[in-house]
Amino acid sequence: MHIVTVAEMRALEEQADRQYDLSSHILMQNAGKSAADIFEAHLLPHHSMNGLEVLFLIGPGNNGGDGLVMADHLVEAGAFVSLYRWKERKLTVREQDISEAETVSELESVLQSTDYIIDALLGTGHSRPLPDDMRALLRRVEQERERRASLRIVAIDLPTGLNPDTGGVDPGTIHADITITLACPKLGFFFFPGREYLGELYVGDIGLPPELENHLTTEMLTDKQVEDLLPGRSLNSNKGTFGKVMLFCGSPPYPGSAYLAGTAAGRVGAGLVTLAVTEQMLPVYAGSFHEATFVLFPPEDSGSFQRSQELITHLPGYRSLLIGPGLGQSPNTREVILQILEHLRNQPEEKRPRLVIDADGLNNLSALEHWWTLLPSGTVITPHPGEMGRLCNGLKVSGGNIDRLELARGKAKEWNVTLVLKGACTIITDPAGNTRINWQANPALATAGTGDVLAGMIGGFLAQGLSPFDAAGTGVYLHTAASELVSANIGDAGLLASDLLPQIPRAMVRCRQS
Ligand SMILES: NC(=O)C1=CN([C@@H]2O[C@H](COP(=O)(O)OP(=O)(O)OC[C@H]3O[C@@H](n4cnc5c(N)ncnc54)[C@H](OP(=O)(O)O)[C@@H]3O)[C@@H](O)[C@H]2O)[C@@H](O)CC1
Ligand SMILES: [K+]
Repeated sequence: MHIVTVAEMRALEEQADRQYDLSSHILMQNAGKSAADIFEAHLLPHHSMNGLEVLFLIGPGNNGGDGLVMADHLVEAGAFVSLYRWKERKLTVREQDISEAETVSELESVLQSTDYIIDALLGTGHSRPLPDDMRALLRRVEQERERRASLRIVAIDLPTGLNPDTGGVDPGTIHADITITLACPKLGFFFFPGREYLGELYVGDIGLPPELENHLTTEMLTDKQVEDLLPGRSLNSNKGTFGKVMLFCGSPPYPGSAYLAGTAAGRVGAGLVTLAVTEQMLPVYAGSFHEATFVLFPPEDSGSFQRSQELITHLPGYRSLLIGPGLGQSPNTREVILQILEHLRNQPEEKRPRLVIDADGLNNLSALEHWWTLLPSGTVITPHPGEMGRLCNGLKVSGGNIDRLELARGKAKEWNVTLVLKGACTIITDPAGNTRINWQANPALATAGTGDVLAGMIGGFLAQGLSPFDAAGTGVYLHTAASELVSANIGDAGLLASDLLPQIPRAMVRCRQS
């Protein structure tokens, strides 16, 4: 599903008119109908439209027009509809015009009894700070919701005052419970503070021919897309079919990283997971990770060449290699990483494993000038904002604001990598500028070890033959989906990274069934 800027949305609408005779009147009819259908489907099976009280706040432009069309459909379905036209200050209650003298008191009484308020004040045409009287109206709506927990607010296209290009919000913007956006999600939905104002997001079809979107390169990850990307599981398969993953992860202070990443690679369906560990570390894993095989690494005080050769000797046959989680940053470890990278660069592309670098793999690299020139092509890197900052010479990188997007796109191209910039809505972008953004954000994931799980999942998908961009997107999406399955039981705090592991296959099943 493509994500658009306002300019792209307008261009789509203009092209629809020019090439397909889809006038803005037709699109608005489609928009209002589609919003009404989504609204009705959302109510089911708990409520009926019959007698449901709905107050529409109608703005002066096409967003208000969408609201009027939607209102007609709701009236037909049996709802008791009131319309407040903000610019004209005119109120209609169940098709009765209210006199000017009674408008204020009558609006107050509708506000106090209505089940739903539909925000159709402004959409993508919002161009300046909201006027005081519009802010006052929205504030009154917010107060009413605080007073009555049952009141629901539905935003048409977007909550009024949210900047659809940046995710900025006007001080008057209020939180929607549901946003029904039209045609495509808007870019600003994926960045903060806007992301927090949308509630549940639905996308209404307004009948734009899909081929109009062919040139767009930014997508929202969805169940459907991830389902299409998931590797097939032929009946006639063995563990070789689904690829082998090698991990160079973990060290005495951080033993859990290799377990979490390795198990995650297995949980996404990789055929075999091998940990390259020192003999000293072996007992830690042998007792807990029965399915893994091991490459026994010389201890840290032996030469880096001896160590890297041990791993390199075992690499043939492996389709992916994960370097980084829990490795530490000793000079010896850094040398080993550099020697492995040099070996991979000198291998023909079809013979070498696909590489994922995370955590201390990145921290070790960021200490080096022009570190990205050391990477083989097709590498996936998965920095969180702090690691990204170190890779960018100490830049301060935001966890959720719009400036992340331009940074990620620019650096993926400059570094020639598939870049997974983690954060509340993780961004995945490749050197050609193709971008996928994860809508789902779960605060439960903000805890140690969850990044190791993600890196392992991406390694596991690479081993099954997905491209770096697809493996990264699929991993990111299912990682959050798994966290939501955990959160369904425990809420949004207290998740341990290992809780994600058994939920990963269930998240894949959920995607396949969606
Ligand atoms: N085009 C299409 O084909 C389709 C469009 N669709 C729908 O249309 C929406 C976009 O419609 P839109 O462009 O009319 O913009 P919209 O958000 O309704 O506001 C514009 C009006 O608000 C005014 N205004 C602006 N800022 C303001 C402020 N701060 N405070 C107060 N007023 C302000 C502005 O006035 P002006 O700046 O001209 O003085 C103008 O009158 C889009 O979100 C979607 O819902 C769908 O139906 C699909 C087909
Ligand atoms: K709106």
